[in-house]
Amino acid sequence: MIALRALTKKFGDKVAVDDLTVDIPAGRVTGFLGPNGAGKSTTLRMIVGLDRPTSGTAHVNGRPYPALPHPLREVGALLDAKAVHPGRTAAKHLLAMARSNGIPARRVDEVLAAVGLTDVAGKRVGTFSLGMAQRLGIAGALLGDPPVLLFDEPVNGLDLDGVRWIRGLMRSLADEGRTVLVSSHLMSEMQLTAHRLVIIGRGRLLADAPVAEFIRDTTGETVHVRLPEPADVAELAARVVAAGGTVLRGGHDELVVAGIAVQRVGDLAHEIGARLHGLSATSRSLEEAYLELTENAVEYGVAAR
Ligand SMILES: Nc1ncnc2c1ncn2[C@@H]1O[C@H](COP(=O)(O)OP(=O)(O)OP(=O)(O)O)[C@@H](O)[C@H]1O
Repeated sequence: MIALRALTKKFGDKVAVDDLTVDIPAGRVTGFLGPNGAGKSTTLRMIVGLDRPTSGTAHVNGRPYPALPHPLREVGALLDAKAVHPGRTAAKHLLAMARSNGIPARRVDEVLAAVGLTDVAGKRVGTFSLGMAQRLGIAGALLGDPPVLLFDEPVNGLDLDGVRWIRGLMRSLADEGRTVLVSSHLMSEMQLTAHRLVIIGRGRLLADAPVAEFIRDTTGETVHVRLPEPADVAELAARVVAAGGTVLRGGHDELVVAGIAVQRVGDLAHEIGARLHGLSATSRSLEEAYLELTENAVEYGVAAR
């Protein structure tokens, strides 16, 4: 399990991670989502001791990373797949990692097989495609058989087979009871891979929920009603709430509601004798809900118009 408490990282005036408090549980794949520049990589780097928090703590199994006696046996991480000596072979690279952490050499062959790189074990890493480098990075993360695994954008550069393989691997690692934290900026990918979502924007926590709960609470049909009489807007809003719906937005001459069918809203309007100038239903996809949640937090987003 990973525990972040008021975790904060500043680079000069720039607040990259802002007072982040969240628990990443064992036995689950947690999708760590956020737009570019949200602070995902910085958070992962603090968890594995590559960046020092400005304040707050990041604990792995109850201890900060620098206090772990055999770090690779406790946390495996794929952070930057290309951060490998290009002149070394895949096997030599893993062997060096194993030696420095007291891990038996036979683990090298095991993890190479697990990621499908046995045939290229003797090839120089500099000749690897991005997809092969990702697999090698994953082999490195698995080397110490750790209970906690971090993956920063692991599907980068992988073809569809590779992406499917990653999804299966993440799930099976979590099924074995491990803590699996996977970062991505794609909701569509996390919807397929993760059990839980932690969403950040501009370094701040925006959502922390099981995927199914997030979908239930943020997607579905919304009903837009236009009424010329403000008194009718208020009356209809009260009727909608009484009927179990939720008022998302109320204005002078419009109402946006959720959790209630469009036909029912029409009937309620009829019951109070309201004149309608418009009644329509739209459904919001998970991707739209995610974009809406993070739109105010996009750092390099293109301004609309
Ligand atoms: N070493 C650094 N020095 C200065 N600013 C940094 C440094 N590392 C990250 N930042 C800034 O901190 C913010 C968060 O960056 P980070 O890489 O953690 O975001 P991210 O969510 O991983 O984004 P991406 O999806 O683009 O990788 C960004 O504004 C980035 O420019």
